[in-house]
Amino acid sequence: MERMTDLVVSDAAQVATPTGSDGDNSNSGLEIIENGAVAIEDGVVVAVGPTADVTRAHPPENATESVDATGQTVLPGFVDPHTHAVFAGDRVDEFTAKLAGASYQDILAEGGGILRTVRSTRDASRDELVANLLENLDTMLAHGTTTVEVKSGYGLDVETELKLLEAIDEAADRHPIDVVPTFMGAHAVPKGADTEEYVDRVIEEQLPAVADAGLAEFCDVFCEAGVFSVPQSRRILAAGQELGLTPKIHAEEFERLGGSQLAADCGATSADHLLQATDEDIAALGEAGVTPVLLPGTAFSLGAAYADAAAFEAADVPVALATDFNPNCFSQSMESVVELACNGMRMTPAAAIRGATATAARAVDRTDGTGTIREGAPGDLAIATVTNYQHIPYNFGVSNVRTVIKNGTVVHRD
Ligand SMILES: N=CN[C@@H](CCC(=O)O)C(=O)O
Ligand SMILES: [Zn+2]
Repeated sequence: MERMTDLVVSDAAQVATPTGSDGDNSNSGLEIIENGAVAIEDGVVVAVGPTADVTRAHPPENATESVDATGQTVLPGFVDPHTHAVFAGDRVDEFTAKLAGASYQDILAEGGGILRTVRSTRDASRDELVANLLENLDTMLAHGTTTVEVKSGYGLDVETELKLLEAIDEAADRHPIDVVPTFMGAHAVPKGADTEEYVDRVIEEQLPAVADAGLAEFCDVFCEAGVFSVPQSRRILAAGQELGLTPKIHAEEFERLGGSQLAADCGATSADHLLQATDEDIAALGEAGVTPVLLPGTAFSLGAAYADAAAFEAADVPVALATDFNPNCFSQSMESVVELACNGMRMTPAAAIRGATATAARAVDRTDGTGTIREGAPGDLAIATVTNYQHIPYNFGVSNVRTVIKNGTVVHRD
């Protein structure tokens, strides 16, 4: 019997979706359906397959809305599992200084970098932060992102960390993108503070206030030489866990400190950056089921060597990809990340798209099919004006996504 469908996308040159079931950690690629279609009801995918089959059960003319995707490729909406997208101020001059030879750590040690964004963020009103974040979410959506993780961490005191998490909460309510909130009071040591004393403040003041407000799902730490040591990071993540916040960690970015092993020990959902990760680190993450998140935009912006994606592939540990959008890595686009993953880290287009969708969903504990197009998954789609998914990284530097669907509703159209 014909049913009334909310949305039918039909006649796509390709529907490309990661294979595998919930929790599947396999390194397999994408399933490609030529001349494909997707039907969505009540926000959820109810059919995916060849257009002839899907439209027989779900005729587009009977649907509330239909999208003719002739000549286009349908992907799951991108999942961006690592951003610092809520802040105030501008650091474009640091971009130019870095091109002239200044290092990220030198700028931070002189009170710039994160600490400079902390000053402007403390001065900003909550409304200003909400407006900034909504603008960034709009740009992400236009490039196909339908789920994003956003960290606090430019407050470094109770009042401002709560202001940031409230801003994330309000922006999430007002925007179609699903926003996953992370508390990151341990993003830097405030100027003039003693690190151990600051760790105590994160644990005794910030974490209880954040948990009380119920505004964060994850707790993240910048485990790095000159920032938070492994024992300090361990204390913070354990305290967060006690309060119901799941650990994430910035690990092995500039120096190999042991953040990967810590992530494995504490059952973190993800370990991110990993530019200096060794085979031992990769094995520890794989064995513990921690999802590695690679951030090629950060290496690109820093002029640093990329993470060794081939070593993760060789160890059969699938990687997620993220923008790391922040004032030091200023791109909101997961399309760009897929391009950099291929052209910079030499990942295949299939592995990069899987990393930006299904594996990225694992990096934020989304196990409801987010990042895939299959029956029962959220109806989140990014439709690109290319006839083959491989054209997305091949045709780098341009935006290929034209239509974005969130929970079965068209929320962006170019
Ligand atoms: N490394 C720490 N945090 C960010 C940078 C934040 C900033 O520079 O403002 C990152 O993940 O790259
Ligand atoms: Zn980060």
